[in-house]
Amino acid sequence: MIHKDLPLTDIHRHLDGNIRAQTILELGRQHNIALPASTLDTLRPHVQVTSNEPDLVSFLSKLDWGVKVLADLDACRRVAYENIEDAARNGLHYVELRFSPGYMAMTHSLPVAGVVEAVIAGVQQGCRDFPVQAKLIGIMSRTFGETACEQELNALLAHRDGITALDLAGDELGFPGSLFLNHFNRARDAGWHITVHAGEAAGPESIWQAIRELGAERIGHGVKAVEDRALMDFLAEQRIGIESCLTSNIQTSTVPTLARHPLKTFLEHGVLASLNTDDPAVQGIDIIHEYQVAAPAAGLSAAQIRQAQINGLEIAFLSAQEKQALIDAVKAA
Ligand SMILES: O=c1[nH]cnc2c1ncn2[C@@H]1O[C@H](CO)[C@@H](O)[C@H]1O
Ligand SMILES: [Zn+2]
Repeated sequence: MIHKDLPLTDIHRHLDGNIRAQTILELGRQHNIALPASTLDTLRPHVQVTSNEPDLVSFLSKLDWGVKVLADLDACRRVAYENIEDAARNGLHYVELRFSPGYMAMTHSLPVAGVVEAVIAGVQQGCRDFPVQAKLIGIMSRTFGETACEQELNALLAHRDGITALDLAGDELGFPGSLFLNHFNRARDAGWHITVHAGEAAGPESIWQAIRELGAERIGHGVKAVEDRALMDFLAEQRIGIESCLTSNIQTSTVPTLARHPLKTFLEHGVLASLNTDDPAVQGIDIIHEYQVAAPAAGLSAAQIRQAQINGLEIAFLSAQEKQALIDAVKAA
């Protein structure tokens, strides 16, 4: 259940993994892009997970049609705007949207910095039109290698004031964090926060690496931390946040069943773990489902779900004043 007296946040949500199937259809028509199907029902299996995928990389291919229809910067602005509309419709008070500008730019060779600018503009317009606050996290898609990530980073840095944090996502096994030391040094020099997808496909050493070498203050997924007692202690003591995405971890076969998901163990251990979606349109879920269906199925008690909701705001990339303002606004509503 969602506690209505507390702000509801989603701090791990890929904007480019959350493009409406209807929008894919419309953009495909508008730009004469041949899609694998021409109706919403027949398109759905191509753009949405219908049964669990064997591994992370197979899951990630489900995001591809969403970015293939981004034929111009206006399309990028549109999907960013719709993400804010959807977040508000889901009752979120605050959302951190992350996106990979190089991945969005790739199919139609869009200018990468132009994509960053368009996404910022779409989100800003959305926040004027709908009652939700948002911040943006730039992603480097590790799947395309160090040089492509450097170009993504350059494009993000060209609009550094519109970006709050840097993340690394994609194929964790094929492209370990050790390839990206320079990238993260530059991000920290820019004054950005750091969060890294780690311990999803790879083991606990990937989480240690993200914290010690990349400067991660939060970890995306971090599922494999549960295998390393010293790491669990370290996460709790250092207040390093975990962005859990329950359904995503089942669909990527990272965890076999919700009942065996480590989120409950994280919370019992005092780790600041939170509930989030990941790629809601691709997964066919929303934040309400994660609180009302997935979290109880993962064995969380009502008190633990409440704690996860509190943690989401606690570890958000917001100042103490901004967090308090959100708490006050929810209380006053
Ligand atoms: O669950 C995930 N784990 C790792 N990478 C992901 C996940 N979901 C999406 N992306 C990656 O994020 C970028 C788009 O924002 C793409 O690189 C996509 O593959
Ligand atoms: Zn993710």
